[in-house]
Amino acid sequence: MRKPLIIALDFPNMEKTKHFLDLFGGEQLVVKVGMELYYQYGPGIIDYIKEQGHGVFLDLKLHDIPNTVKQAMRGLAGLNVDLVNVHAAGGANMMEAALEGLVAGTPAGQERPRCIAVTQLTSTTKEQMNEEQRIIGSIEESVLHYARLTECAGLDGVVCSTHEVSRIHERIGKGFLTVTPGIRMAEGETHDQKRVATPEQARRLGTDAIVVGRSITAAENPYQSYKKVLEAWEGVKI
Ligand SMILES: O=C(O)c1cc(=O)[nH]c(=O)n1[C@@H]1O[C@H](COP(=O)(O)O)[C@@H](O)[C@H]1O
Repeated sequence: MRKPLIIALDFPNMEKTKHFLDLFGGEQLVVKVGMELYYQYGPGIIDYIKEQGHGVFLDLKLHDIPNTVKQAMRGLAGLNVDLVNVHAAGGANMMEAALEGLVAGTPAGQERPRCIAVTQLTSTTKEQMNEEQRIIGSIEESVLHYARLTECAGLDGVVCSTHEVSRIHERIGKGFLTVTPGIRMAEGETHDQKRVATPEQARRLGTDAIVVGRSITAAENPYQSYKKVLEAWEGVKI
């Protein structure tokens, strides 16, 4: 089975989103809808994308008390998305509640959306984590700790950087999903991302899915850039 390349649709409005998706003709994609679009357009944006046959990762990074997250997930489960997420820092009880909400809200006959937890954002450095969050140790230790907590809570995997993937697979197992943003081409600008990797590195290190935004969406020719990233990710000429 092909490992997904998830395109982050971080656009300011519907018009720009539609224009971008039109560049791909009938090609089936997996896309990520985040706060920027969802907070403006709500479930309508999901319906629009699903109608075109694309897979959807709804990235709202829930982080609240368990009951609130449970009820929110109950609602999101009815949107027919493939993947949702929470912040692992919300704790094991919150993550268990997220899963309960998803199970309760998934319509009969439909598959429950997968649920993953954000560990340490790929924009975070060790210094920030140590000084601002007051978490001691290395980023890898913190990510691994959150990954174990996530697995114990019964979730399907984590969001982390490519550099933490092999330790997670080694300690928790290959069936536990690792989804990695912070993907850049070797010559690409890193913007606000700190723990970056190329698609080739992600492939070699065994990442299950990569999330790519600006390397594709902000490119002069997004379709061409998509193909370039896809070739590097899959390791084959397309
Ligand atoms: O949960 C995420 O998707 C996420 C987690 C994380 O640690 N880092 C991260 O960059 N993301 C998302 O992945 C996307 C990365 O976008 P680019 O940096 O433009 O490739 C953005 O939509 C972020 O919101």
